[in-house]
Amino acid sequence: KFMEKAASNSTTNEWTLGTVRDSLIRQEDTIIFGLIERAKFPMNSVVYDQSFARIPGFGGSLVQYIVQETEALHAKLGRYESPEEHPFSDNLPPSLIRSHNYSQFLHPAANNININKKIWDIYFNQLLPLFTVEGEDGNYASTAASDLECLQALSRRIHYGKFVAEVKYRDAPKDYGHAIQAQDRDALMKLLTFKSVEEMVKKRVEKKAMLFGQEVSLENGGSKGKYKVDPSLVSRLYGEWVMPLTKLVQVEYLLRRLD
Ligand SMILES: C=C(O[C@@H]1C=C(C(=O)O)C=C[C@H]1O)C(=O)O
Repeated sequence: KFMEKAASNSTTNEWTLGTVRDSLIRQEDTIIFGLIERAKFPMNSVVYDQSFARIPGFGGSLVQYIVQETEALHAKLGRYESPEEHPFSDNLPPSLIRSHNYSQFLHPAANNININKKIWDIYFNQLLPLFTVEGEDGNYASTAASDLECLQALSRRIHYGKFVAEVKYRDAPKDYGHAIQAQDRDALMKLLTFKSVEEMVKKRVEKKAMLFGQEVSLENGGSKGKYKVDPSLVSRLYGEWVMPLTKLVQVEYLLRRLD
């Protein structure tokens, strides 16, 4: 029994609910800064228009093009070999560099979970119209690059649910085991949900959006309640999309945890 415990500890020592939550907290900064950067530009809707792009040999929009090409470049440097990274594109080139020896913390079924199609649809159809103003300023490439930054940050955060789920499973394998064997989504959702943590997350991201998005001035007074992104919108983003999708990843992972 003791040996078993020691052996499992030696592979899990860097992963606890505390360290995993710390990472999620740090990733909030990345997401909020990403949104602030995107909000500098108006909607620039031609970036999403397939008929506008007309790139020779490529049928998609400007944003699809920048995502495809950037992910291909990053794939060559092994980006998607990290268990924390998930591409939006299919058919990426293989890595050209020596593989890092990533710790085998997750169950191998994690490799089959990628909800980026869903994240893509939500980002462009629901979030972008909330965070940007109507209009065109011609900064199409910067706009598309900025969308990619936001998508990557959201995707990483949401798929981090795999790590959250693994930690929670290891903390209570019996409770989760029953629900997994029954393939009971609702029971899993109940087990992994912490309402009080979710309330804290929503309040914290709202406060961060106020701090990061304020006008900084050397005169007294500083920010007069004008923020670069609406803090209540950031809170809503988390409550309606980011946390539910993170929980979806957790459920999807747990359902396969005993395969
Ligand atoms: C990520 C966790 O699991 C759930 C999802 C949360 C989130 O996405 O922030 C917060 C609390 C939990 O309901 C967690 O427990 O930290």
